[in-house]
Amino acid sequence: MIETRGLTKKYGELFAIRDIDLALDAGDVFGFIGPNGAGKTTTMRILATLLNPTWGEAYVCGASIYTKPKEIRKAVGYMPDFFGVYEDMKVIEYLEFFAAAYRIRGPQRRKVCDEVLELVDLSYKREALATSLSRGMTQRLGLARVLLHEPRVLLLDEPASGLDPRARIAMRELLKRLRDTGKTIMVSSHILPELADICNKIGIIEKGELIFNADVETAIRQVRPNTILRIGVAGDQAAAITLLEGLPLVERVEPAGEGASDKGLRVTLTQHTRDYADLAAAIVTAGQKLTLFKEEEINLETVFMALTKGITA
Ligand SMILES: Nc1ncnc2c1ncn2[C@@H]1O[C@H](COP(=O)(O)OP(=O)(O)OP(=O)(O)O)[C@@H](O)[C@H]1O
Repeated sequence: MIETRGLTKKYGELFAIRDIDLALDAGDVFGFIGPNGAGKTTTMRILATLLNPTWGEAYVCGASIYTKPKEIRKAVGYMPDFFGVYEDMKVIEYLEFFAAAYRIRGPQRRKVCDEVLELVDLSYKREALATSLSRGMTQRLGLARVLLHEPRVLLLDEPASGLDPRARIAMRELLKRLRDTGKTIMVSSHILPELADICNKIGIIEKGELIFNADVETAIRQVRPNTILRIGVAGDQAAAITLLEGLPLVERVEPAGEGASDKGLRVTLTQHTRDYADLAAAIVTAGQKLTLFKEEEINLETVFMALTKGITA
């Protein structure tokens, strides 16, 4: 759905983006992460055909940005990081105005507008002035606007920036809803954890260069190649440690430590071991009573810090 090769944009001597190679399949949700000024907006504006690159290739839904920009505009919904709403216009009028620009006519226009308002949970603000909306509501209205023409691809530039925690959660839920309708979504943020549970792929951009680009699973595995389990047993801890250390799947066993939230033992499996279904059975068969058995979660902030270590300013 999106492909770029060697995509580069220069402003004078400054590389706003440099040699960006991306590939997004249908239904992918790509989290585009990077600090301010890293090149996220530049990339999205090029994909939305609002800006020409200095060199490089870019295709959206198979259409080249150079030869088929009109096709791309039909297929893409681009929500910029900042956009204005017109004064003295009601929410519904604002949407109808854009629907008219997309040549949605007659009764269909009102129907589509009402549908997108419903989707972004703004029906109750239908008759309110667009300028009276909170930041969170305005962002949702912006999203409604780019959904009017039923685009297959969404380019969303920092949709959650400036939102309070509750509005961020609402935005995340909305993005999940859009993901579940099968749209291909590129969404930028300067915070990885914010995107982690909705994305299946992430790209980290720094000073115009894509320094990491992979699926989320690979990112986690790169930072932590070994699966770590938290295992608790009632009774003889020393016997449990000896038992676990003797199992072929297990590389290391250590107490989870005082500060650990759910105590027990911290069991590091041998590298690339993902299937540990037999482990619990082995413990029980040895006569131990299991009180805890779960995979230790990795904090995505830790992943982000590890992936950008030495590169992030
Ligand atoms: N029109 C322009 N003229 C000159 N430099 C520009 C222009 N637009 C962007 N840049 C520069 O290109 C770089 C990338 O900017 P871009 O807006 O793409 O970053 P960003 O990752 O989207 O940042 P933000 O999160 O602040 O929106 C920055 O150094 C910026 O100053």
